[in-house]
Amino acid sequence: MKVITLGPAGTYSHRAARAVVDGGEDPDEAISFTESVTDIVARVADGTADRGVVPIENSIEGSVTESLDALTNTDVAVVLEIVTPIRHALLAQSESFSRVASHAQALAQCRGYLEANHPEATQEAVASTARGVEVAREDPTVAAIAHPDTADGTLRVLAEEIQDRTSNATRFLVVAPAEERQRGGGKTSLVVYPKTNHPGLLLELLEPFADRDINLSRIESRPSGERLGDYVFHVDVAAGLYEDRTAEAVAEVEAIVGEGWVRTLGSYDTRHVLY
Ligand SMILES: O=C(O)C(=O)Cc1ccccc1
Repeated sequence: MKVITLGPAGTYSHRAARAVVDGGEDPDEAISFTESVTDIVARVADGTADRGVVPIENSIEGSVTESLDALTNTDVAVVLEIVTPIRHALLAQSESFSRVASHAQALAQCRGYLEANHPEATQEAVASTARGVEVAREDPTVAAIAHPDTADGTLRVLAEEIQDRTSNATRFLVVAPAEERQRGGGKTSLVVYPKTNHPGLLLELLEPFADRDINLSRIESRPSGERLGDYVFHVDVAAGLYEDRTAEAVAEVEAIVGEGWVRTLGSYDTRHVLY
């Protein structure tokens, strides 16, 4: 199984991706990297990889919007959700650094810590936490925020558990080719583009689920890119497509959107991974 995720090696996504590799396989052989989540989804869609692992949502910072948009624009399936706690460390060659480089989400998750402890340091968003580690390894004026295991002979852990809340969890989605879309699983994800707007539209789109006692676990709107105020909705429900009620609710939503579209990403289960 070829798995692609956010690199370079050592990212939180990489740690989540290890949970996807088959027991008999060497994770180092199976996992490859790219530095954009859009590219991860594209590589699964074009068959370069069998699975892609992308961060989708964090309990402190919210959505990884680039991942949501990639799922809107590319025809893939979601086959598993991985939920994992995130513990950030500050790593540098020494205490004397003037810049902190990390993934934008990691910088945001540690905003309070950085303001309180390193107010003079400038912040630089890079492609991933592990990219920040590579920058810090080359440049003594740079510190990185990343998993503490990315420390080595060059980089020291200066502080641990620096996220602003102790419960910092991230959801990752495992994407697969569209043909592998599943009906089994406890959750289902849809992307809905109504392409129209009138009073009560959102209510109408959600009623098919409420009417069947299906719990909505998440709704997120993203700009459609067509015009200001026009949205795509990412809807997650706590029910599988194998259940008649879910299939019926989705069919009803499809009928409501008329001119728009519904992308059914599929049903899947959740795996909690500690690392
Ligand atoms: O940059 C990484 O390590 C990622 O996998 C993205 C990310 C960043 C911060 C928290 C969770 C995931």
